[in-house]
Amino acid sequence: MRNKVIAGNWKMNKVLSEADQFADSVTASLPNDDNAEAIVCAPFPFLPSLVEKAKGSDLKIGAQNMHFEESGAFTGEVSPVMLKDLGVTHVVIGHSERREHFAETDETVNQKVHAAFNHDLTPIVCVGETLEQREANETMNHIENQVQKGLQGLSDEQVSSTIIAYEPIWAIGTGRTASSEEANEVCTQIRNIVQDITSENVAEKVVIQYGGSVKPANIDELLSQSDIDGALVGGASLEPASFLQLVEAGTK
Ligand SMILES: O=C[C@H](O)COP(=O)(O)O
Repeated sequence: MRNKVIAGNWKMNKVLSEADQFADSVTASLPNDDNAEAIVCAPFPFLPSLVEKAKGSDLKIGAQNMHFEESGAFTGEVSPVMLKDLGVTHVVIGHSERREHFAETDETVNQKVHAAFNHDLTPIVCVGETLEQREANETMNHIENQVQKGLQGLSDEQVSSTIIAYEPIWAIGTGRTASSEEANEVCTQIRNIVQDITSENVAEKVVIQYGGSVKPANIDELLSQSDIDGALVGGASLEPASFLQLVEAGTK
């Protein structure tokens, strides 16, 4: 059975003192359950402090992006070497907001995924369709393209350790969640694509999250679906009580 993986994506929110308070509160109350994993993906300035505060607890700390090069003349960027050195374990790659506002492509996503594995970081690779694509019945083709290109050139072992987050863009921050059946249909398709490019064994292992207006009120139904193994959560991951309820749902 696959673990349930609940990852908070704080996006560009909080200041350091608020991040620290969150960590103090959450690390003290996380459910002690090996089947549910809790990750917080925070802005870069908070990472050293969060890693320190999470030590000795089950909370893992992730970044929301990184460059694919190890170092060099890339003003304003952060490298996988820097993240690994801090003790970060996960990194979100190819979030739709980065694809939209920062010109990320399937090619740069693929470079970043390789860089993550080269530095022993677990990538959370985001895929998802726009409303226009869904209405034009292009969802499955689009997702297939993103998954194939994003995972290109990885070994089977690397694919099985990748976390794939299906986030329909029209459901992000809108309060409009995909129905659990709609979400599961695409997650099943993602697992089938993984099977096509690797093997049934790898497809059975890969963790597929749903993201888009997930909250305590709807997570149980989403996690009860056959191919949804967790959630990538924005707004509802910002408050300790809400984040803890989401992680608790992963233990059921
Ligand atoms: O990465 C998280 C997603 O963009 C979902 O954000 P949201 O939960 O605020 O809709």
